[in-house]
Amino acid sequence: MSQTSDRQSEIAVEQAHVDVVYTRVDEMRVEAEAMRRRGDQLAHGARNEAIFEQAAMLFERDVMVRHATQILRTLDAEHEGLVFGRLDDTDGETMYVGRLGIRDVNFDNLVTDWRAPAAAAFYQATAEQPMNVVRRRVIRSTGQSVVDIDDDLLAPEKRPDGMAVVGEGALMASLTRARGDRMRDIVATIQREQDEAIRAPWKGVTEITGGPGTGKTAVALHRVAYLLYRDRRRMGGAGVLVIGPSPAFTSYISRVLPSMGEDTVELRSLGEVLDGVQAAGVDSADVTRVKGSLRMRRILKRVLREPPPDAPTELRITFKGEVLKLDAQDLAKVRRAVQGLNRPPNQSRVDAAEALLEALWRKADSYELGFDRHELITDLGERIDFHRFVVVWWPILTEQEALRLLADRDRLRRAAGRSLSPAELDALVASWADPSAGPTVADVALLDELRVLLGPPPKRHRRRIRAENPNWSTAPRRGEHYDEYSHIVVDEAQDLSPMQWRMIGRRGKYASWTVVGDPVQSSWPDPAEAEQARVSAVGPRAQRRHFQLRTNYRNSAEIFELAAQVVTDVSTPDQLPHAVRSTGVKPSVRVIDPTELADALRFASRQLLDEMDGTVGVITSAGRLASARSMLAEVADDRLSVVDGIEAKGLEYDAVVLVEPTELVTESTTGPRTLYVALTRATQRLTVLTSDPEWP
Ligand SMILES: Nc1ncnc2c1ncn2[C@@H]1O[C@H](COP(=O)(O)OP(=O)(O)OP(=O)(O)O)[C@@H](O)[C@H]1O
Repeated sequence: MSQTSDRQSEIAVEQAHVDVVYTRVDEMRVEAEAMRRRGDQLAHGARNEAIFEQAAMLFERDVMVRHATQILRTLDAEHEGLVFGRLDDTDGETMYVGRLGIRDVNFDNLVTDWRAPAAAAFYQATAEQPMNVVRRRVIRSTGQSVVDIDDDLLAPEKRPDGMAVVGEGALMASLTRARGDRMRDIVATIQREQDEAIRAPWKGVTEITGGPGTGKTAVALHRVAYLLYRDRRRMGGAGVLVIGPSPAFTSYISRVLPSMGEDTVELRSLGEVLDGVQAAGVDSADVTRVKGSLRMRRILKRVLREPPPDAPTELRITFKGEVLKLDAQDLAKVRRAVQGLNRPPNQSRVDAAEALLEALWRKADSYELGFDRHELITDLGERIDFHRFVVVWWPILTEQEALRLLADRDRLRRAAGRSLSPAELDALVASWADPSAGPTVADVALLDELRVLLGPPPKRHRRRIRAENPNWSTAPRRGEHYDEYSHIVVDEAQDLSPMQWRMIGRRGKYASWTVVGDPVQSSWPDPAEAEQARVSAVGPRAQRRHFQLRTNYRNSAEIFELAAQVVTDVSTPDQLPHAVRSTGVKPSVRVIDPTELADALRFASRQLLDEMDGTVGVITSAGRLASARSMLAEVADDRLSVVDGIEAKGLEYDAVVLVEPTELVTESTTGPRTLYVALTRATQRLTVLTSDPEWP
């Protein structure tokens, strides 16, 4: 038989099984809907009111409705391409693998969930270690229709007569397909080295490293789906948090987990980790570096020890016709004494009031006026003028208000001592000069540190805080339970500053971790300091396991060859992955006159949009981003995005236009690493526009 007719008849075989599965799914949907209706009737039927009083009944109703709703939701989410794999083993048995486990009415398996132990062979069997598998088949569908199949023959010597083997390889077919604006799941083509990381035990810290495009993000997300499936009670209870570098990144990966039926996982970018704050703006590399360093911890602590800017320097109050006075020195002494109690300032106002009253009593006593201590303290403590004084002298601060204190150069200099150079001081103050600008991503870790240093404000102050921060209620919220996630995934972990590790560490006191990154792509200049912060964030004694991914599935070999050249001095050979796919098209490096950049950029972008089906990314230095955007304003196309080298982290496009690559190196504090990130974003085509005739 020819390959084509083989393929058609094998597609027909698989379609027949897929039809049986969808018929069963329809039955399950009808059953689940009936179950939900029964549950609802239990809740609303007037006749059942009396029975319904019983707690057991209530419980049963809740379980019924929740269970039915969950089944329906999962069936809807997993509808497309539900069955994607088939294994034929040496005993002649067949197993179908899919997004869900489905059994027929006799409880026989129609499809095995990809996360079940039995399905592991689908990903782990190789020609060297076939694990009893003769043929592995990937089934590609659109809706409920099988459109293609791809086979791997793993044990040719065991192939029975008549077993067809068709296709050119599902992985290659998947890698060459045009990308959309969102990442897709890879359940059908997970590779063995990836599968090992996905199925690693949940405990402790699982570290996944690998070069660009090795599937680290994809693996981390599939690992979350796997852990939730295997141990939903442990993982789902307190929740799973996935942290990525930017909102563009979290939006890019946002469909992967829901497409696997998991819609309870929180995705947050680094600027959104703190409840009530949504920051996306970034500081210059120099400022980011200072704000992220551990020096800031001490500086923030010391800033809070100083009196607030408009704190009165004298307390004057009359008692029985006598004026009692605490001068600046007395007040400083009282402040130090309260701080000596080591309670967070927002929780110490009562201590401050008591210490002031005590100081006033001592003053009166030293004048030998013969007052009664109890009477003096009670009387003054109830006086409105005393309360007014306390409110301004010891204000309850939000973390935003506390951060604003740092914009005062003198205050910051006093708090910093010698830990900041004059240039660093100026740069920090300038970054906070515009109070309406809102926090940057690096500020969020400082705000979180301040939140902890300040302590929670007393309840009655929270209403004021909410009124003054309208975003408070719209941003994602987790309430008080910061430290209760069951599992935290940190993506692009190589870029986290020590202060960001502290912020995330607070949320994972009892969590297990998946930490994903590539040191060669790092934009953080002090890896040793960050490593130390990371170890204390995840717990120094946590069990650790490490997986290194070595195959680059994103870039064509031609593109990666160029990218690898720029990091030869800052990487070791084993840190650079192997790109498996060749397109035969080399990157196009065009030397241009700077005055012609706008035309060259429009031309290159239009050309790639015309020639490619998928997405086109234009990547520039941060300094050139705004001008590149305006140059491209007339090339309106949904498939085109313009980002800088840092924003490009973790993203991917079918084609990339890289503008003035040397600017990405000079702008970055980590030299060529940001350029390496930019050069490794394209799957198919790369055009570089440079005014440097020597580049690369
Ligand atoms: N087994 C696979 N099957 C199909 N596609 C895959 C596979 N592994 C990775 N990919 C694809 O390769 C691309 C790169 O994956 P991913 O973004 O997870 O890599 P990464 O290691 O996180 O890259 P970077 O470090 O550059 O951010 C994605 O489009 C992903 O879907």
